[in-house]
Amino acid sequence: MRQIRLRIRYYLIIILTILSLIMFSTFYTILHKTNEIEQKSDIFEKWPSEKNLYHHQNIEQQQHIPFWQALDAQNIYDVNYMPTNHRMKNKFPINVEIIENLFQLVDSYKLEIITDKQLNINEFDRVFIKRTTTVNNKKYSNQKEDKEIVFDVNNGDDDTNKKQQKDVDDFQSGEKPSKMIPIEKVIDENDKQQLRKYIINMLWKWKRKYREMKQINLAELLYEHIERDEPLKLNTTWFEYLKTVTNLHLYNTDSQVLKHLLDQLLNNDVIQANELAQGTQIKLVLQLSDGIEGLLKPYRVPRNYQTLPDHYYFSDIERHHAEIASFHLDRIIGFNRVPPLIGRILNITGDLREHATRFCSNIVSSKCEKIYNIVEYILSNVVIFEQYLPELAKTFFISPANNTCFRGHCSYYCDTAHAVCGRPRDYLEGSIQILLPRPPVIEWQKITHPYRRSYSAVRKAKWESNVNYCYDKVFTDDRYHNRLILDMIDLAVFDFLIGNLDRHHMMKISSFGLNSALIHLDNGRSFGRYDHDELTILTPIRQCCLFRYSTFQRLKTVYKERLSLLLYQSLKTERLKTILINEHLVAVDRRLDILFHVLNDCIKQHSVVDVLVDDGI
Ligand SMILES: Nc1ncnc2c1ncn2[C@@H]1O[C@H](COP(=O)(O)OP(=O)(O)OP(=O)(O)O)[C@@H](O)[C@H]1O
Ligand SMILES: [Mn+2]
Repeated sequence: MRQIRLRIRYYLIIILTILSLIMFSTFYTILHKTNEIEQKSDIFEKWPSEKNLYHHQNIEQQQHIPFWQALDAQNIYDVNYMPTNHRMKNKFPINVEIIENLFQLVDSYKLEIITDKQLNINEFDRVFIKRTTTVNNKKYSNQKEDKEIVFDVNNGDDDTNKKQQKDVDDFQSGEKPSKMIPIEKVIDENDKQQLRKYIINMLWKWKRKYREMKQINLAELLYEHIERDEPLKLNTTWFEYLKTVTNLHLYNTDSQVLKHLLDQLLNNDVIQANELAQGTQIKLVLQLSDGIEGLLKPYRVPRNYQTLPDHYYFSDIERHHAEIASFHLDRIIGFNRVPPLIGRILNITGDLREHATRFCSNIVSSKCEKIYNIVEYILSNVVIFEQYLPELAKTFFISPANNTCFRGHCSYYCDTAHAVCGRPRDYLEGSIQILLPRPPVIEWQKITHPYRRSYSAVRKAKWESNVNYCYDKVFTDDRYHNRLILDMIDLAVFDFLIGNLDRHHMMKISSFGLNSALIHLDNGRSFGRYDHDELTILTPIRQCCLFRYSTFQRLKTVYKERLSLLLYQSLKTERLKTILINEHLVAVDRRLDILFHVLNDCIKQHSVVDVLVDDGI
């Protein structure tokens, strides 16, 4: 008897310990998740010089609909009546003449003059090397300032040191490691000029090196792997598409291959629906027939929903229509760096619920379900198990309005109050993007964006207060002495046009080697405001004043043909209606004008040849 009592006590102690561990981890998780809710700061302060350019500060605030109300909107195109603010349209001192003069000025510089330009390499190297020295990790690992150097290399004034170190590793995974000693002396105008010439010179060298390089495509890289594991896939549209995914772009505009791929994303049956464990908001990986894998971002808010004034970019809800519009814009501009995607109407029950992943078999075993529930509860409360793949099937329910809903598992908006629901019943819109091959078969590189926002409501990022940030942190870092610097500028162009503040990382396929274009993944938080142009997105352009020549030419072409019109016509080919409301289309034109103004300022400050770089891309 005593022994039994002792045993009970023993078990009780074990159970209590487990319970307190669970409670502790739950508490820790809650704290961890809420630390972004901090006081508002002046993070969105404008540059003083822009005050004249922007008069819309005093424009009446639009009526903003809370997103939870937007989630409940029955009409998927309209939250409610949202007044169009006609007053702001003509408020911008955009000067068509300035833009036309800029075009003429650039035209007057014959491309031959630029390409024939010979820079005295030795002279720049000498000046440059005096100021900055490339050191290897080992040599400096024992020095006191080592920590600081790591900090500088990463450019991340954000997040924790641990995360920064991880990002440094991410960056270095595909390229040789390098570190720069921070410049101690205050940089003056002459230094800046030298540094600029040095960078331009490096980009010319880069061009010479890569001019003749043959493009590599994913089909080549994956052929052996697929032939060995899934030979049937070699005869699919998917494999044909992989032949067109090269180190330079993700698709060929107007090609039959792209058309077939988009058709398949639009029409193929769903075989399995799974949650993607990465990312902060709900997204599903759909296995479609013919071996296609697509990433589904579901409808969340109506087309005229605007990011709430009190919501930071990191709490903004992702929008499927923003993903769709971004792809079309990418195609029109000719970057071809957004993985192809379409908008599609799905049946929540038939396409998703019936194909959702289950841990326990369909012959419902109550024991299995019970064990699963306990395991799921424990895992979902332990932070280190972020990669744990949850069971989607269990999160479906029928709402009081009789619509089918699912909530999934993620850190933002994955609860019953913010569930994804049919509008009405089983009708669900979503964007489906081709899922590109991922590790371990294909290696990706995740680079912390040097102009990443602070992701805190109280802290500012370094680039916001340091006008020389580009010279200090980008120009002096040899990892940017190649196409990456101009790719980053291209990305700023793209993000400014779509209004995306959430570009925390830059992604590229490192299996392609160094001459690999950035891939513009994750545009769900763009097109959040049409009554506001976020000038800080242009900071890399304003501070670095470098611009890819071919991008300039492309933008000039779309400007002449009117970008909003091209976008409108392109979006009309989508199955879903009214992807962008007019206000967004107007905003895109306005932003292109502003971009040309900023470029004009750069060229005025430097010169055409010191700003526009023809790196052969
Ligand atoms: N089309 C794609 N092909 C391959 N991988 C993809 C694709 N789309 C997304 N991914 C992978 O999934 C991750 C998460 O996707 P995404 O960035 O769209 O989600 P998110 O919730 O916005 O993430 P975050 O909160 O980190 O911004 C990406 O970082 C990338 O690794
Ligand atoms: Mn994101």
